[in-house]
Amino acid sequence: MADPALHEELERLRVEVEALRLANAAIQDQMSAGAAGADALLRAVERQAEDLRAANLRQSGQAAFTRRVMDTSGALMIVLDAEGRILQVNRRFHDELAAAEGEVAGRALDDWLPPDERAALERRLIKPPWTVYSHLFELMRVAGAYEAEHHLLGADGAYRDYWIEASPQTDPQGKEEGAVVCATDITALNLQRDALEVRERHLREAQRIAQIGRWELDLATNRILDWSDELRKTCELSHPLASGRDFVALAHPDDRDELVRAFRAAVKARAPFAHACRLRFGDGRIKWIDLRGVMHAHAGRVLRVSGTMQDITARRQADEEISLAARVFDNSLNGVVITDAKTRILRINRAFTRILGYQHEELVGKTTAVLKSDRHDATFYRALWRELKNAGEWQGEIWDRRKDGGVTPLWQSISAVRDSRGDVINYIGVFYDLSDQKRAAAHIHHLAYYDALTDLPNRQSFNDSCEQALKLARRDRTNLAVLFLDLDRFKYVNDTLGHPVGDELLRGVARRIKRALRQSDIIARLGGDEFIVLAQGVAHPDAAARIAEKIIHTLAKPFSIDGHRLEIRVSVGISCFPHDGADAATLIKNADLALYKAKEEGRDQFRFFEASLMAKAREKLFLEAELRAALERGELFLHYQPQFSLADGRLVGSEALARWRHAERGMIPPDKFIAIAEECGLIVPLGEWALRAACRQGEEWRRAGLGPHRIAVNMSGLQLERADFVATVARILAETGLPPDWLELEVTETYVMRQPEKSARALEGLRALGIALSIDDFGAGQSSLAYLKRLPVQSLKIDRSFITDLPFGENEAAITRAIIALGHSLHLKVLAEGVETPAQADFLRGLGCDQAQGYFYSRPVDVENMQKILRHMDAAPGAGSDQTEPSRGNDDRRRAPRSSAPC
Ligand SMILES: Nc1nc2c(ncn2[C@@H]2O[C@H](COP(=O)(O)O[C@H]3[C@@H](O)[C@H](n4cnc5c(=O)[nH]c(N)nc54)O[C@@H]3COP(=O)(O)O)[C@@H](O)[C@H]2O)c(=O)[nH]1
Repeated sequence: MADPALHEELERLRVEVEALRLANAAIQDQMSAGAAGADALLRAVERQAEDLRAANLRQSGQAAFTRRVMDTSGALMIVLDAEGRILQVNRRFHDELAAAEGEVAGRALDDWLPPDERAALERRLIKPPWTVYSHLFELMRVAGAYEAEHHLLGADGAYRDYWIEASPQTDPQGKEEGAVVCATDITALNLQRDALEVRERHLREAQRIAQIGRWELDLATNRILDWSDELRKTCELSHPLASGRDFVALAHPDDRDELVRAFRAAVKARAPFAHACRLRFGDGRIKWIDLRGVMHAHAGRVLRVSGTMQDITARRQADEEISLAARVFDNSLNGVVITDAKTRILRINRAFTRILGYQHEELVGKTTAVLKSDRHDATFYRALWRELKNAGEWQGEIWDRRKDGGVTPLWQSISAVRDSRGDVINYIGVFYDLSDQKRAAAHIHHLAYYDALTDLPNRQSFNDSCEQALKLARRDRTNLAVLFLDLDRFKYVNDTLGHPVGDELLRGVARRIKRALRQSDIIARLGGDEFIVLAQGVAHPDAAARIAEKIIHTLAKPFSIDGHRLEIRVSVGISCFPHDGADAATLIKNADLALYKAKEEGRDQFRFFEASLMAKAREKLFLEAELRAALERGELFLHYQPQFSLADGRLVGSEALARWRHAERGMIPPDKFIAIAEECGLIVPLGEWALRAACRQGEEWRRAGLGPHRIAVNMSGLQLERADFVATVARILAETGLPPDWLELEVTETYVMRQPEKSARALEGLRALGIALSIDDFGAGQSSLAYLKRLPVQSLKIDRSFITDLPFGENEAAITRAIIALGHSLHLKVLAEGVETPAQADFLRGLGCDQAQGYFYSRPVDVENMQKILRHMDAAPGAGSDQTEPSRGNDDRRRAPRSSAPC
């Protein structure tokens, strides 16, 4: 029974009614005992009636009181009769349940139960032999006291949850009278309970997912009071842990002290405990856990600590990965920018700031459009976005604007980042600065296309420009002129004053030519002392001639370099488009041929290309190819020109001179083929051939007893420059067996003075072999006396050009005299070449010249004739000995006729 006051009141009423019933029964007994007591009986009856009325009055007062008590109850109150029919209900019953006033009495409470519940009740009852009016009441009756949850149909037509308590009622004799039922609406409570259960379930689920477990530790005993399943899983244990010490043993040895220290500090401070440490398992695996705890204290003493433990290994790894990614992001040498789908900048890294100058705060929220430079048009950006949308990425060169307003070339890769639905959520741009590469490329381009010394375009660059200009000229039907320039005597400056002066002179020349020409003209340096000019819009060859004159004129003014006053001249060859060639190569080649002609004809002037130059060039090419073949075909042979002592007419030697008899063209003069051989380098094999042939011949004569006789062989500068030349000469001497003092090598004065150091070294080597050395064509070059003194030579050959005008040419006579005096002062023999007349011979003898060679004595002759001369001279009586004379092999010395008669 839910309401004890009501129960007590009902009990009291029942006792009162029972007392009345017993009094009534006593009256009945007295009445039946006799009439004697009728008055007494009547009075008694009246008294009883009076008592009964009073009792009824009290009872109806009590009933009203009971109703009031019932109505004040917060629960539904139902009074059932012995059949389970409703006798009385309180007001709340009408308020809450679907029941109109007056319709309730006599009904069973089952009427308000949902059908399924009613059926369930019915199933629970063992069918009694009597008619069951209310199954719910029957259950109450059977149970004695009944408590259960049921659903009752509410006034709003919906079932609500009720907690029903029923107490069966019996009269004092124990007869069943019915029951009093109290039903409390627990719908809200149930909802709260359900919500709580859901919350608990969620909490459990969350703990499972978050791998959080609960623990509790009793500090006094160090016993673990609570150790949840989740903890067992985290610690990979099959049983709960017993003590705090057991737990510490699970921690990584390196972390244990720190864990204990942190725990004790929290307990001491009665502060929440939070600590992360590692667990180490038997197989070496590590797990990171996060421990948290709260202190439970009593009377200022912490008794228990309860808390959680969470496996944070994954989070820790993720944190580490994130931190790694952040470090990579920040420390990347590449600039990185991350935007949202609308290209609004979310993040930039340090390299971005370094490359483009913007700070993070300056760009966040702005779109990447702020970085756009005017280097690209709309088409470029459209193509970029098209590719980014289609392929999800784009990469290429892009110029972005820096914070300082400048632009920077970048190599950029942009990728679209999509979410699980495939929508773009971010763009990531990664780039590096191309400025250095561009600078390097520009530098390399400059090196490849510009001359390092003068900074003028080089040959390659000139060719390209020339082709471009030709295209335009073809299209516009205009003329062009190519002017090929070569500085006269530049080599001399270089060799005598050194390369720094030569370099400065070239720079000065470049500046002057540039200044003399129009901006539209292209001037390039081809190398050495060669320059080339492309003049555009040259309507007439006269205009090209004026340009050439301008250049000649501007370079004619002396240069002042490093304290030297330098006067140089320039020769210019001109070719014109379209007349002299249709392409750059032809125009350049023809201008070169014209230059050659200008030089040939006296230098310091210009010449136009003529078709005949081409014929000459072809002839040169032909001869070059033929000469190469001639060496192999054996078309070359030697002639010998005798050399005599002027003092006594003795034959002292002969000069070996190369001759070429071409199978078709007959004899080709040495003047022609030696120059070609020098130009194309064939002079080296040709020279070696001549040396071998001369040595072989000399040895033959020596063996034949014709001599002593020194054979002079011409040596080209190119031969002398070869590192193996001395060894080659030594080998040839060894091969042929000719004694070295039978051989003389001639090198021109021009070469010796041009390459003083190189030639000195080579000449020393040759001299060391015991070979005689002479300087050919002396007087034509510009010898330095100081240098001449140091050369290991034994004789000078006066250039033929001075002898020709003797004895009457005053200058020539003076020079010849000076050369002879110079030679003698250096203890050198002096030989005059090109002696054609007896007057010349006599004059030279008068000057003290030692030896002579020339047509007056003999032209160069073939071997047979030379042998005849040798034999003839051998037979003739000799004159005095000559210190430069070759050894005989015995003491017998032959004398030549003293007279200067020609052979
Ligand atoms: N490096 C080599 N050079 C050689 C070789 N063979 C020849 N040469 C050089 O060729 C140039 C022309 O030579 P060549 O036509 O043989 O002329 C020589 C003589 O014939 C000529 N000469 C001699 N005497 C007279 C004369 O009285 N009058 C006159 N008009 N010419 C004369 O002089 C040339 C010899 O000159 P040089 O050598 O300077 O003594 C010539 O430069 C040869 O050197 C070779 O194998 N290698």
